[in-house]
Amino acid sequence: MRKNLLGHVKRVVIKIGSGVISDQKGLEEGQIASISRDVCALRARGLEVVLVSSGAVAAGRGDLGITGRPQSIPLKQAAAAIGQSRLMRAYKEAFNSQGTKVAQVLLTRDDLANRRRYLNARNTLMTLLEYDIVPIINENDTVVVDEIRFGDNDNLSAMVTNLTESSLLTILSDVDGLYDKDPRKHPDARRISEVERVTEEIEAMAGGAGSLVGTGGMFTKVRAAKRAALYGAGTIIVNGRIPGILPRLFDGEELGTYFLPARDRMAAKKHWIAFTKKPRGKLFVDEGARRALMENGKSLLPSGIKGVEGGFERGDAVRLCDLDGVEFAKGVINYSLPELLPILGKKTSEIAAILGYKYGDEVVHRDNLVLNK
Ligand SMILES: Nc1ncnc2c1ncn2[C@@H]1O[C@H](COP(=O)(O)OP(=O)(O)O)[C@@H](O)[C@H]1O
Ligand SMILES: N[C@@H](CCC(=O)OP(=O)(O)O)C(=O)O
Repeated sequence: MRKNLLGHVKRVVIKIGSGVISDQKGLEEGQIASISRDVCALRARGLEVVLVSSGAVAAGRGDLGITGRPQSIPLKQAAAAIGQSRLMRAYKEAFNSQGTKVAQVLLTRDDLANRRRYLNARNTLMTLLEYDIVPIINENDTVVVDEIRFGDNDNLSAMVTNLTESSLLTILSDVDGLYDKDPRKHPDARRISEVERVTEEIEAMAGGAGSLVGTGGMFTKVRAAKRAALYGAGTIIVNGRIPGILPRLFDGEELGTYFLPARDRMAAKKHWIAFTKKPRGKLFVDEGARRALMENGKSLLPSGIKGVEGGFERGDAVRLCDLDGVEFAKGVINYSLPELLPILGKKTSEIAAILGYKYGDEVVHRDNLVLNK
């Protein structure tokens, strides 16, 4: 069954958790060497591999005299600044010794939230793959502030799966997959081999980080799997501390937890609107407009908009809410706030007369609209 599922995969994103390549003392270079051997074995079978690796903070914090989690953002950023080059050097040595070249790509959420920069990042990654180089991606921890953070690399890896149009996300962690409860706390916990759909019940099983080096725990992995599924990619969570696990996985062994792709896949652009682009404001629409969007597949016209909140430019993402403030969709807006205010509630035939121009009848076009389900 697994063999069939993985047989069609041409490009895979592999996310490596801090707990897989580091311990209390810092980076474990032996682990990095072992994973790079596995990755080279997959490449030798013709797979294209994109890596998302954590571990910068764990690799650098020792120099600051820290053994647990850094207690402030500046300390975490300083640890990442020290550790990122150490992390990359370890990967470079491990891959180069097997004749494979690597490249470092550091991203913030802002880099992907802007469509032009998103496409730039995509071009860079595609070029690296074309030249047979393994991209190694991490969040650019040293410059991020809260508004531009991915927050955790599980989330980042789901976005990279969409960005690189990969059909599989493989998350390497320090645990054998998703269990029905945290196996560190409950010795009787049972591994779940396959998840058809991430329901609330599945989300409730997943707890927080299990070690002092991990960040999001199982919860952020399950959420990443949910996002990847909507884009049409499957996700596998396996134990990256077991040498040789990746080739075994691709041989079809039923290891870890496999999350199936959703049947009604979202196009890459809609996925980007739903999960990567950050909304800048809200539109409050009447019941007729809400129904036209939700039930009849229509675009949003100015006549149904009753109120706005926040400041936004043309091309920003906004949340669409009903008159009770309940959000039901997200979309990319064609008019900036100053342009929208005078045409609120007006007919489309009046737009050009009021503004002196128009970008189109739609305030949010159907093609740039994602409904919450
Ligand atoms: N239901 C669960 N199944 C498996 N692991 C879980 C579960 N709930 C919480 N965890 C914890 O999640 C940890 C993995 O996440 P994390 O520590 O963030 O590692 P990583 O560095 O790989 O991202 C496991 O070590 C485990 O203790
Ligand atoms: N960017 C951070 C990793 C953040 C993170 O999500 O860590 P993890 O939960 O181990 O995947 C670092 O390199 O230390």
